[in-house]
Amino acid sequence: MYKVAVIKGDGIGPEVIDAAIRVVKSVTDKIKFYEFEGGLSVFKKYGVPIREEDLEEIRKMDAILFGATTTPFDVPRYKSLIITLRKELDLYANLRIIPNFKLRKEIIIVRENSEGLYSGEGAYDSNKVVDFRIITRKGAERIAKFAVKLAKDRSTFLTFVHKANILESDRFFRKIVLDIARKEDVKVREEIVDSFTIKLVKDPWNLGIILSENMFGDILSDLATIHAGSIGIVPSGNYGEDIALFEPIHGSAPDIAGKGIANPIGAILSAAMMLDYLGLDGSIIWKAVGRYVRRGNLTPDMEGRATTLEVTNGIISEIYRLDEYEIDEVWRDEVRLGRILLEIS
Ligand SMILES: O=C(O)CC[C@H](C(=O)O)[C@@H](O)C(=O)O
Ligand SMILES: [Mn+2]
Repeated sequence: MYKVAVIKGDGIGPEVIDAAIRVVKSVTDKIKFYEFEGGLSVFKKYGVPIREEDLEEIRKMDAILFGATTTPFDVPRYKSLIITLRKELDLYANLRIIPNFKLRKEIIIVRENSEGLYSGEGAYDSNKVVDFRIITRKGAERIAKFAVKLAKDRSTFLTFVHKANILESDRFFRKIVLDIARKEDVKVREEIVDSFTIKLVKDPWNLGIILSENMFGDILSDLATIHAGSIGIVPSGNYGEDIALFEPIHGSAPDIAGKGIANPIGAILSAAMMLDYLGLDGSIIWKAVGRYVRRGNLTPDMEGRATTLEVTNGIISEIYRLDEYEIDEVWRDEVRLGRILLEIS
């Protein structure tokens, strides 16, 4: 039995995680879920986004399923819950898969998840505030190895996106990435981040594995979602040495919370990535989602009129119908990616 910590969060987080858990339970009974509270409501009670005793319990779990939490700009000392979890659990690799189920293609972004401009270190006085953009040798080496392994397993290349023409930290990062890729005989295409945004918009389907620093990866992964039909269907895995956290890359969307129209697919596919990580088979869910997206009624963010419940039920029906399909109808990358993510874990 696998133990999975569930942090639903706020906004649409609880709605999409409930949907994801229903889908997981339709494909396996090998997971037991343990719910934990986190975010602003916990901060208001205890002065921290998540209690230390809960973090201790979470560290003993096999994986984490995370919904979404709202991070206000103006609450003194409040720190984002997801950033806190990434730091506390050292989840250094953020793998984001931007799928287009109609084209049967995907954009894969590896975002360094522990440092860069998200280092949280800096300096300030009443007239000047500095956020340090930190690249360490350890941080650069481990994310480069993660991305190079993914590229090698998929027989593809790396697109390393940086600003080394200006930033010393990216000059340092670049040398380490090129060195590790060379040792593994993986080709690297270099892109400077500003001009790369044009290519990501205009010609996104032959970019191999995209690797970038934390902040650049955050921005590029949202930009890439224009090719998925909605940010609402994009999953992610935050991998550390000891545990991994799976979450949709969308936010808490307070404007639609409680209306029953949130897109559950990002959370459902994040749960599929979690199954692969645990050594179960997430590809069943990828296949069912692909079939549903190609023919089903979708939520308003994808120009449909369906509710969260209708999309979830539709995907579960596709899962139960799956034995009608041969494996060769499956979008090849879905299956291989499932196995590869398994190897990463
Ligand atoms: O608002 C937050 O609490 C975190 C946002 C978070 C980020 O990495 O900046 C989100 O945008 C993401 O891409 O995971
Ligand atoms: Mn983001």
